[in-house]
This record gives sequence, C-alpha cells and structure tokens, in this order.
Amino acid sequence: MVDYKKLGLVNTKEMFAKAVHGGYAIPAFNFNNMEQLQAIIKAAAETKSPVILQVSKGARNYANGTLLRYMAQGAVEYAKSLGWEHPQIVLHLDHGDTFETCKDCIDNGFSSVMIDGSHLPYEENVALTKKVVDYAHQFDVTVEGELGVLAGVEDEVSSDHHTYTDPAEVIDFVTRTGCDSLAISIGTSHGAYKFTPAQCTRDEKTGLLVPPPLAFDVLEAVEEKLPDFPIVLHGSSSVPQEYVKIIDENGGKLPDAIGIPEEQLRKAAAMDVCKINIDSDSRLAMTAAVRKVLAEKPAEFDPRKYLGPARDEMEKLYKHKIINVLGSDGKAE
Ligand SMILES: O=C(CO)COP(=O)(O)O
Ligand SMILES: O=C[C@H](O)COP(=O)(O)O
Ligand SMILES: [Zn+2]
Ligand SMILES: [Zn+2]
Repeated sequence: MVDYKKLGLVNTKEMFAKAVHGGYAIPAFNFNNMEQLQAIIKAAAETKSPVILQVSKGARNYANGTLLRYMAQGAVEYAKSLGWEHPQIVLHLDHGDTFETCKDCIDNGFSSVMIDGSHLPYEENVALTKKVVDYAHQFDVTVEGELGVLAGVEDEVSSDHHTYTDPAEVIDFVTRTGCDSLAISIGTSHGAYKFTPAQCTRDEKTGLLVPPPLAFDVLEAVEEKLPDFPIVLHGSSSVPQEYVKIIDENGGKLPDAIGIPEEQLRKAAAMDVCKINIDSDSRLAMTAAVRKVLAEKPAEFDPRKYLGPARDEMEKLYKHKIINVLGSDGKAE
C-alpha cells in the first residue's frame, strides 16, 4: 500500500469545498508524457493553482501506468524546486472502468479516482460506484462518479447521441454511493469535434462556427437538488481556433474542429462546477507547435528542438485556462 500523503499529494476534498464556495474551478489536465507533465506543473506552480493530474486508461497503456505514477509523484518535488512551497497536486484516475483498476490506483498512491459507471444501468452504476467509494474512503482517497452520457466518443452510438444527466436521480445517487463529486452531462463531449456544423450557427462577421449553449438549466436543477456539491465537467476543451489554423497551415487537417466556448466554462466555474477536464486543447497546442517547427526547420531532428517549443506552448495554454477561464490562480498559495 503506497500512502499518497507521504508522497506529498492531496485528495480533492478540501480544494473542492473551497472552489464550490469561491466560485472557481480546479483544472484537471490529462498527461501522457514528460513534456505535458512539466508544462502542467510549471503552470500550476507559477500561478499557485491547485491542480489535478489525470491519468486515463489510454495513458496507462501508452506510457506504462507504473512509470506515469512515479512521474506524477516526482512532480511534487519538481513543484517544490520551482518555489511552490506547499503544492496542491492531486493524482487522479480518469474514467476508471472497473473496481480492479480503481483499486490498483488506490493501492499505488493515487489520491483520487473516477469510477465511470455512466454507461451501466442505473442500479449497476450505483453498486459499482459504492464499491469503489467503500474501498477508497478507507484510505482517504476521493471518488468521482458519473451520471448521464456525454455525446460523441463516450456514447458509442452516434456523434449527436447523448443523455443529459437526470436531476431527479442525483440525490439518490450521491446519497447511496457516498461519492465525493459528480460528473454530469450537459452538452460537453470528448475530443476536438464536439458539435457537427449542422448543430452550430455561423458568425456573420468572422465566418466561424458558433456552437449551441450548454444545458445550464440542467446544471441549475442539479445544484438545486445538491446545494454546494462538487460538480465535474468532462469534455471541456475549447479547441482554440488559432491552433487549428496552425495545424492546418502546416500539413494537418482538422476540418470543422470545434469546442466549448470559454465564456460558457467561465459561467460553469462560477456555479457549482469545481473540476473542469481539459485534454484535447493540450494535444492541439502540442501538435501545432511541433508541426510549425518541423515545417519551418526541415533539417531539425533533435526532439528537444520541437518538443521544447511544444512544452512552452502547453504551459502558456495551461496558464491561460487557470487565470482567464477557471479562476484558480492564487488558490494554492
Ligand atoms: O474529459 C476529458 C478527460 O476526461 C477531456 O475532455 P476534452 O477532450 O474536451 O479535452
Ligand atoms: O476521457 C478522455 C480523455 O481525453 C483521455 O483520452 P484517452 O483515453 O485517449 O487518453
Ligand atoms: Zn463517462
Ligand atoms: Zn472525460
């Protein structure tokens, strides 16, 4: 049993309580490699923002779960070396799909896990989430559950199929499972194609696609049922069009890539949403920077010469999210 507290990591409990009352949200950034991790830690340290490092199943398969875990645990020391005296860093399993995966993470130093039973029939979701909570809470590890199905990659049916969270279910779910936070579905989705052009309107001046608004009425109804309970938004990349443009101008092809406007995320962060998941935007920042360097300097073959600029671009992006969108800067002084 690896005790995350001995590694200097923290769970989400206190930071969520503060974020809910403070009208801001904690960034949850996925990482799969060293450059992403360095950029996240540097951005969080320099803005003094609490931060959640997320590891997905795909990340564990890509980079090796053990290696990622040691990297994240080492990141606490890295943060301190940057002058962040008391880092508030959470190591979180993103979209855990079985009890065994969650247990493996809890046993090995994760301070938080998500059990995503949202695709199961309701009673099975309750039973699985409760099983993970009962195990996790013995070790003071916090647990995120999910109700409702996001559109796109998550629903496995079609790109516009989704099921918004049913506010009538949330009290029962949270009470019976004991989960510490709840991911809900209000119109966000994973990846860089969150809406089809047919679902959008077009801005007459800029010609850019304008996505439909999130279902804030559902979020409000959830908040009414669960006052001050930490709510999580997955699929919250905004797909910055400047990155899409750089990628497309340098040999890439991302037609009609579109995300959640930052205005909407700001509004959600001011409400009871206290964890906002961002992965795709970091991928776009990295890809844009790498494509640009390789296109401009065809003779370059030192990975540090393109991964370095990629890391700088990601750091810039993370800081922007922390300061200008989520409002979590200075909350971990
Ligand atoms: O929800 C996410 C990770 O769980 C990431 O969402 P994005 O694909 O919008 O970045
Ligand atoms: O939930 C989705 C995250 O963006 C992780 O994506 P991934 O499974 O490709 O690592
Ligand atoms: Zn899910
Ligand atoms: Zn997600």
